[in-house]
Amino acid sequence: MAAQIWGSEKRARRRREISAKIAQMPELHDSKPLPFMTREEKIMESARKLTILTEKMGQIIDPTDPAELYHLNNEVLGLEGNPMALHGVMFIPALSAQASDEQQAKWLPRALRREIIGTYAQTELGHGTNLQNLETTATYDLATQEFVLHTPQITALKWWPGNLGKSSNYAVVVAHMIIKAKNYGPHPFMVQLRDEKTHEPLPGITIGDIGPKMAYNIVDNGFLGFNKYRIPRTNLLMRHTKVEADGTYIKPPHAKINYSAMVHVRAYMLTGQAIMLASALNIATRYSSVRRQGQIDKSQPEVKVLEYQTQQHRLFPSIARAYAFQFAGAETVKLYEHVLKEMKSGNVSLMADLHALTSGLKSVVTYQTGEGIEQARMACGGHGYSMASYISEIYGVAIGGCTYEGENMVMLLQLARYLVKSAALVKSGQSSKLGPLVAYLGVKSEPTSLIDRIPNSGFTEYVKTFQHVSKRQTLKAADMFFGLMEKGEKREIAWNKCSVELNRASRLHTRLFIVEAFVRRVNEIADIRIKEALTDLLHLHVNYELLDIASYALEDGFLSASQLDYIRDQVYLYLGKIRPNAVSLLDSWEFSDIELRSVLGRRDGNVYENLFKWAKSSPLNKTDVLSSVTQYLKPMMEKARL
Ligand SMILES: CCCCCCCCCCCCCCCCCCCCCCCCCCCC(=O)SCCNC(=O)CCNC(=O)[C@H](O)C(C)(C)COP(=O)(O)OP(=O)(O)OC[C@H]1O[C@@H](n2cnc3c(N)ncnc32)[C@H](O)[C@@H]1OP(=O)(O)O
Ligand SMILES: Cc1cc2nc3c(=O)[nH]c(=O)nc-3n(C[C@H](O)[C@H](O)[C@H](O)COP(=O)(O)OP(=O)(O)OC[C@H]3O[C@@H](n4cnc5c(N)ncnc54)[C@H](O)[C@@H]3O)c2cc1C
Repeated sequence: MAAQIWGSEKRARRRREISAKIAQMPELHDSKPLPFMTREEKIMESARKLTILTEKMGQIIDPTDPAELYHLNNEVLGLEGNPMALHGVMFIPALSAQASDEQQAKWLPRALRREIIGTYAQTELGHGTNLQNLETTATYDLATQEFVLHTPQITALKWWPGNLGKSSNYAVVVAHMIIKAKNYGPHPFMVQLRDEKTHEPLPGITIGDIGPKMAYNIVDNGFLGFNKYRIPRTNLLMRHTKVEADGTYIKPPHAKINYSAMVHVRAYMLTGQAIMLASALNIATRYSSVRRQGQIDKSQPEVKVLEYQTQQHRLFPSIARAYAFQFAGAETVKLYEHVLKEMKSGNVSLMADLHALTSGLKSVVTYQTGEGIEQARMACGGHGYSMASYISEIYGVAIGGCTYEGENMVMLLQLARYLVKSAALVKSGQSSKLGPLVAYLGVKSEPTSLIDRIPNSGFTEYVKTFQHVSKRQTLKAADMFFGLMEKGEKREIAWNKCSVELNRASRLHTRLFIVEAFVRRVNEIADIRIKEALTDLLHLHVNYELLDIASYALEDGFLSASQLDYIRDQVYLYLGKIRPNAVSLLDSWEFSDIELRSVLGRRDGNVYENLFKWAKSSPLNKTDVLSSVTQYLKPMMEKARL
C-alpha cells in the first residue's frame, strides 16, 4: 500500500531508508517538543538543523529528487516551516522557469549551493489577489540601464512573503514594469535585499517580520519597502519577456507565463495537503483504537471509540479523501512537469488547462483537508485540543493553503471562466473542441442515474452521476451568466451576480476529477489485496461524496429518493467494511513518530504514559510555585483572608 501511496516500491523503500537514517542522527531531532518552544527558539532550532542538512543532505537523500527532499523536510524540519522554506518551494522554481539560461547560470548554482537564500515577494499590504493593482513599480532608467524599484505608499509594501522578514538576502520581486511612461504590468525581478557579508538590509530597503500567525510560525513572513532602489536591467527575469538596453519590450508567448511559480506550488501542494490530512487522521485513528469510552452492549466491557459508527463516519470518509487527494495530486504533478517542459520550449497551449485544473484542485483539496483535520481533532475529544496531539498545528498549517497561492473563492472563479468558455462551445454545437478534462460536458447523459439499477456496473454509474451534476450546474451557471448579459448587464456585473453558482460548478467539476483520478488509480492496481482494500475505500468515497452533493442530483430527478437510500446504506456498509483496515490504511503512509510529532498518535500506542510524561515536561512544571503566584495570586489571596 505504501508503494501505491508514494508512487512506487522504490519511493516507499527510499522513504523508509531516509526515516531510518534520520532516526540514527540525534542532531537532526527536535531538541525538545516544538510546542514548548518560543517562536525564536523554534527558528533557531530549525536554522541549526538546516546547516547540518546542508552539510549532510547528500548522505541521506538524493538532493535532486523533490520527493526525497520533501520527505527529509517533513521529518527533520517539520510542517511549521523553516528559514529556507520559500527558497525551495518558490525562489528556485521561479528562477528555473523564468530566468534566461544566462541568468540561471549566474544565480541558480549559488541558490542550489545555498550561498544565497531567496524568496518570492509578490503580495502587498493592499493587494494580494488582484495582481494588476499591485503598486510596487520598476521604472526603467534609460540613462543608466537600471530599473528603479519603488514603494509609493504604505499599501505598496510587500507583505506576507515567506522568509522575507529575516532569513532571505535575495528575492524574486514582482513589480509593475514601467518603460517610457508605459505600464507593462507585473513582472518578476531578481533583487538583492541584504548585504551578503553582514546580512544588513541594503540602503533603500526597509524590511522585517510581520509577526506571529495562526500557525507556520517558523517561517518569517515579511514586509519589504523600496526607496528608489536601483537594480540592473538584466535583473528582469528574461526567459520569456525581454527588455533591451534601449527600452524595447519583447512580450512573452503567453500573457500569464510569469505566473508559473504560483502554478508550481498549486500543483505540488495537493500531495502536501494529502500528507497533512493523513497525518491528522493517523493520529486520531490510532488514538481511537486505544481510547475506550462507554459500551455499545451494556453487558460488554467499554469499547474502543473507533467502534462507534459516528466515529467511523467522522474519520473514514476523510481517509478516503486523503488517498483521493494523493492520487489526484500525483496526476497533477505529472501534468505540471509536462506543461513546464513544453512551456520552456515555447509551447504554451496547455497552460490554460493546467491553470484551470490546479485552481480548482487547490481550492477543493485545501478546504476539505481543513474540514477533515478539524474532524480528526474533535474525534480525539479533550486530548485532541491539547498541543500534545499536534493536530491543531497541522490544522493551522493546512488551512493556510486555503489562502496562499490564490484565495480559494478567487481560484474557483478562475476555473469557472474555463468552464463557461467550455459551456459556450457546447451551446454552439462545438463540443468536439472541448479539451479532455471537460469532454463530458458535450456528452448527452441518460435521463436518470442507473446507480443500483445495473448489477456489477463498478464505478461507471457513479462517475456518470458526478458528470451529470457537474455538467448540469456548469450549463445552469453559464446560462444564468449569458442570460444576464443578454438582458444588457455588463459582463463583470453579470459575472459577479452569478459567482456563487459559478463556484458551485467549479467545485462539482473538481470533485468529479478527484473521483475519476481515484477510479483510474484503482483500475491500474494489479495486487489483489491492495486493490480490494482500496476498492472498499473508493466505494465509501463515491457514496459519501455523492450523498454530500445529492441535492444537485435530486433537484432534476436524476437520482430518486430510493437511490439516495441505497447510497446512504452503502456508506454505512463500507464504514463497517473499512473498520478492520482503518489503522493500517493510515499506518501505510509510514509516517515516523519523528515526523508526526504527536504524543497522542505514537506508533507504540502508550497514550496515557506518554501524555503524563509530556505534561511533566511542561516548562510550567519546572517549579512547584510559579512567580505569577508569589507575585500576584498569593498576595491577593492573603489580602482577601485578612
Ligand atoms: C536543506 C534542505 C531541506 C529541504 C528544504 C526544502 C524543502 C522543499 C522541497 C521542495 C520540493 C518541492 C516540493 C514542493 C512541495 C510544495 C508543498 C507545499 C508546501 C507549502 C508551503 C507553503 C508555501 C507558501 C507559499 C505561498 C506563496 C504565495 O502565496 S505567492 C502569492 C500567490 N498569489 C496568488 O496566487 C495571487 C492570486 N491571483 C492570481 O493568480 C491572479 O491575479 C488572477 C489569476 C486571479 C488574475 O490574474 P490577472 O488579473 O492577471 O488575470 P486577468 O487579466 O483577469 O486574466 C485572466 C486570464 O488569465 C488566465 N490566467 C490566469 N492565471 C493563469 C495562469 N497561471 N496560467 C494560465 N492562464 C492564466 C485566466 O485563465 C484567464 O484566462 P481567460 O479566461 O482566457 O481570459
Ligand atoms: C501562510 C501564508 C503564506 C504566504 N506566503 C506568501 C509568499 O511567500 N509570497 C507572496 O507573495 N505572498 C504570500 N502570501 C500571500 C497570499 O498569497 C495572499 O494572502 C493570497 O493570495 C490572498 O490574497 P489577499 O490576502 O489579498 O486576499 P484578498 O484578495 O484580500 O481576499 C479577501 C476576501 O476577498 C475575496 N475576494 C478578493 N478578490 C475577489 C474577487 N475578484 N472575486 C471574489 N472575491 C474576491 C476573497 O475571496 C476573500 O474572501 C502568503 C499568505 C499566507 C496566509
